[in-house]
Amino acid sequence: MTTDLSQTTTDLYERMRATNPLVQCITNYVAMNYAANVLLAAGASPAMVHTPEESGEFATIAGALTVNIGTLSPNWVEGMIAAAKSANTAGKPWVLDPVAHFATGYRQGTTTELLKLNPTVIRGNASEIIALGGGQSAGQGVDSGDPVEQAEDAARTLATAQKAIVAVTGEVDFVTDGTRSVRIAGGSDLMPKITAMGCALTALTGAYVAIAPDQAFEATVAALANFAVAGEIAAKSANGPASFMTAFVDGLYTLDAKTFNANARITAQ
Ligand SMILES: Nc1ncnc2c1ncn2[C@@H]1O[C@H](COP(=O)(O)OP(=O)(O)OP(=O)(O)O)[C@@H](O)[C@H]1O
Ligand SMILES: Cc1ncsc1CCO
Ligand SMILES: [Mg+2]
Repeated sequence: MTTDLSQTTTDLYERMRATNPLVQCITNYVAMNYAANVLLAAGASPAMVHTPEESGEFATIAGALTVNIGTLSPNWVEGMIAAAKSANTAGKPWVLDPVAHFATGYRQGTTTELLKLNPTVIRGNASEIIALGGGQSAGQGVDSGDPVEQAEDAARTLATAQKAIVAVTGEVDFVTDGTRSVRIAGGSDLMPKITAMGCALTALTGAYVAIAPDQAFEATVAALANFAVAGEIAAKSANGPASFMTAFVDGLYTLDAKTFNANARITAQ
């Protein structure tokens, strides 16, 4: 990677930990607990606030909002839309995780409405990003059925059309703003064996854009690199998915800037 991007992501990593950003996470029932623990260990402050009676109000207080459509219901959708509108009005960045948006009409319709509210970052697995770009994906549910490389063109197209940062995650992650692109290697093949790992990453991306709203591309890269480095460390002591879950939270907690910088594998495309 370029020295500039290496230094910038390390600076963002340090700043995120030092700042303890408040992140409003509207996520799914599966992810809620793990995502909150991931954010705390990484150095952010999560708040799971979704009901429309308060989601818009809270979005004005939080540093950033994240919206994940994993387990939808009408009240939650209303809360998501109110929060995203309010984040926009307050000038706060927000991150969209379009979990299995292609699977049902309800998910598709909700995703279309959320995309109209201009997310700052869209983070999904390869199947989700291919389908958002109008392509035919092999995904059926929440797990990806496609390699990241196959989603790169769709990611660029989507980033340009939405004027957003698009992050595609998998074995080697890909981030683009439509013009600039980077790949981030690392992590572990145990990561897709743990549910809600991607949802937790979306929440952490919120923490990074909260502290650097004007550098959403670099902030997204830093969030993904944070996961990749902590994941690689956790894999060394894990015996399988269950022990990886705890080792990963510990890995995020014990990581320092020097180790982050030495182990982040970011390559400009
Ligand atoms: N084979 C792999 N090797 C290394 N890291 C991986 C691998 N697959 C996924 N990851 C990492 O796991 C994290 C979650 O990405 P993934 O693409 O699995 O999300 P997801 O499919 O949206 O997950 P979920 O919907 O279960 O929350 C990312 O940090 C990604 O880099
Ligand atoms: C398993 C699952 N089902 C709906 S959301 C979710 C978490 C991973 O996306
Ligand atoms: Mg997902």
